[in-house]
Formats: sequence, structure tokens, C-alpha cells
Amino acid sequence: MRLLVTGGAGYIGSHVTRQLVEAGHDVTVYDNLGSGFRWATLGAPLVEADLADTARLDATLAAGRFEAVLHFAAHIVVPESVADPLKYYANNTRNTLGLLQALLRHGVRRLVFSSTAAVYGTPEHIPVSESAPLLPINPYGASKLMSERMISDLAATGALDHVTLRYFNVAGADPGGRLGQATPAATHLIKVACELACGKRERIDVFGTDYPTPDGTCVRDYIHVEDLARAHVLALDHLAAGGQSLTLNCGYGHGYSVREVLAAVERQHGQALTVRDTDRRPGDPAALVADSSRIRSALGWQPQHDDLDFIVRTALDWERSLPRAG
Ligand SMILES: NC(=O)c1ccc[n+]([C@@H]2O[C@H](COP(=O)([O-])OP(=O)(O)OC[C@H]3O[C@@H](n4cnc5c(N)ncnc54)[C@H](O)[C@@H]3O)[C@@H](O)[C@H]2O)c1
Ligand SMILES: O=c1ccn([C@@H]2O[C@H](COP(=O)(O)OP(=O)(O)O[C@H]3O[C@H](CO)[C@@H](O)[C@H](O)[C@H]3O)[C@@H](O)[C@H]2O)c(=O)[nH]1
Repeated sequence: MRLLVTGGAGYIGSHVTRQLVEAGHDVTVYDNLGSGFRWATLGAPLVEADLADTARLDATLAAGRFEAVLHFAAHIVVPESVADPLKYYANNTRNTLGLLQALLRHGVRRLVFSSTAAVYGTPEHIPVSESAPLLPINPYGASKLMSERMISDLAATGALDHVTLRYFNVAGADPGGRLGQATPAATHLIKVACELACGKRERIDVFGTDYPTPDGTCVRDYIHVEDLARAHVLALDHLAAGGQSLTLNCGYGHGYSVREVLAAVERQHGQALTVRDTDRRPGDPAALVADSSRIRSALGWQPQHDDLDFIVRTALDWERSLPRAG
């Protein structure tokens, strides 16, 4: 298929772009390089433009005659969304509205959308299924939930088929060493811990040790970026085969605490890390673990890298190969 990937120069979008190209698709990336990198497209054509630039978006859609769009472009940092919510509604919600309007203008009928476990807020039951209440507790999650609603309302008119993927905590890097997370000033736990292991930070803070979890630290469902990328390839196959619109959790179905993650980084690094216990970070739910049965049955998705030490090893190998990527 001819595909447009917004945010395809970013961490997750670049891994997906690579798998799509390998699967034989014709991929164009649309990215403003705000947090992405030209090298990360690995040679796929890049339109360097902002989603808010309607003229560039229209010109791109007119020229490409795309059969589907994968929409990754967004701001993604939970604490930043608490401090600056309008930045998140503008880029994540308003720019998704603009993209949907553009898709209608150009007759693009298939969309794969990057959503997030943050739409669930603090779920009552773990693991959380797709039918759980949608009650985000931070503006990032709310901005994504609004996008989900626009997409499903539009799909209900018959104008669009979509697969909305709710990612849990994405981590790790291309085992081939070509791609990985390169964002400066990263906030994600595994990335920060790997930077520390590589001597790029002095210590890591554990945000909260009094959560109602087995060791008092937050529990998350970490999914390897390559397994997540594969879900996108399968989602496109599903839409191309005329499959119905779907909303699917992307996680493994079990979680690890912050302390368990840090122990895995210490194992892979071979040395202890300097860790400081601090207060809770605003906007963090205690535990987020996916019920992943629906994606397994609907798409036939099967994880290949459900192994915390493998996730950490690929992230650490990538971190060691930087800063060439900056
Ligand atoms: N990383 C995670 O753990 C995680 C979890 C859940 C959901 N997600 C979602 O996955 C998607 C990708 O996240 P990521 O981790 O790869 O982040 P990222 O910051 O690496 O990638 C986002 C990409 O979008 C581009 N972009 C942002 N705003 C843009 C705009 N207005 N116009 C054009 N390009 C723009 C950035 O330059 C970047 O290349 C996001 O939608 C995010 O909400 C990520
Ligand atoms: O230096 C750090 C960084 C993180 N954490 C903790 O580690 C956990 C994971 O945090 P982080 O890696 O920042 O991810 P989340 O805040 O869980 O959010 C990620 O996962 C969500 C889905 O679960 C996505 O929606 C978001 O985009 C993505 O950033 C949380 O409990 C944090 O408090 C620390 O203790 N110290």
C-alpha cells in the first residue's frame, strides 16, 4: 500500500516505518522533526512539515494518493502535559482534527492511530480491558482520548475505517542497532536508566515509593518497540482485507515495578545504579497492565520479545551507540 506516516521520524514511528518498508509498502514520512530525526527514516522519503500546516498537508495528500495513514505525531510527556496542557490539546487533539478533515478532503479511508493506556487513568481492575472506563488523569491522556472520540465518531458515519492502538509502555530498540530512542532530555524510565548506566546522568529518581503495589513503586506493562511495530503491520493488513474498525490494547499482559526495571538495568549493565527515592510525580497512576487478549485474537498478534531483560539489553546497546544520533 501507499502509506503516509505522521511522526515517522520519531521513536516508535521510525521502527514502524522500517517494518512497513520491509513488508513491501511504499512509505512517506510526514514529520516536523520537533522530536524526530532525519536519519531515523532510514531513507524513506520525508516531508519535513508541521501537521498544522494545512497547505503542506493537502499538497502531500494530493501528491501521494495514500491508501492509509498511520498517525504517530504528537507530544508525549505526561508531566509536561500537566504543566502545559494547552500545548497537548493543540498538537494532539487539534492537529488530529485537522488531519481527519484533510483525510476526508482527499478520500483517504484508512487510519491507524497511536493512542495510549493513559486514556484509562487509574483503572479499577488490572489487567485493563478495552471496555474499561475511559477516565484519563492527565492532559496527555485526555488529549488522546478526545482524538479517539473524533476518530470513532467519524468512523460511525462510514467515512473511515480505523485501528486505534492503545500502547502501554513502549521500550527497547531495534535489535539490529539501526534505530532507538534518541530524544534529548528523555523522561521515560528505561531510557533514563540506560543514560545513567552510560554515564550521561548522575542518578535516577524513583518517583514515589508509597503506591499500593507490592514494592510501593509504580507498575507498568513494558512492550518492546519491535513487537508494537508488528501490531501496526497487522493492523494495516486487517484494514486492507476490509476488516472492521478496532480499538486494541498493546501490551504483554503483565507488569514490572520501577524497582524491578532498575534491577534489570543493573543486571544488563553489570553494576549498581545510583538511585534516589523521591516523591510521587503528578499524573502517575499506580499500575497499568494490559489485557491483551483482544489484539491477539483480532490480529493474530504474538509477541516475540516478551522479556524485560531483552528490552533493557536492546535499549542499553542503543544508548551506548549514541550520541552519533543526536
Ligand atoms: N513512547 C511511549 O511509551 C508511548 C506510549 C503510548 C503512546 N505513545 C504514542 O506513540 C506516538 C509516538 O510516540 P514516540 O514515543 O515515538 O514519540 P516521539 O516524540 O519520538 O515521536 C513523535 C514524532 O512526531 C513528530 N511530531 C510531533 N508533533 C508534530 C507535528 N505537529 N507535525 C509533524 N510532526 C510532529 C515529532 O517530530 C516526532 O518525530 C505518539 O502519538 C504517542 O502519544 C507513545
Ligand atoms: O526517572 C524516572 C522516570 C520514570 N519513573 C517512573 O517510571 C514509571 C514509568 O514512567 P515513564 O517511563 O515516564 O512512562 P509513563 O509515565 O508510564 O508513560 C508512558 O506510558 C504511557 C502508557 O502507559 C504512555 O501513554 C506515555 O506516552 C508514556 O510516556 C512511572 O511510574 C514513573 O513515575 C521514575 O520513577 N523515574
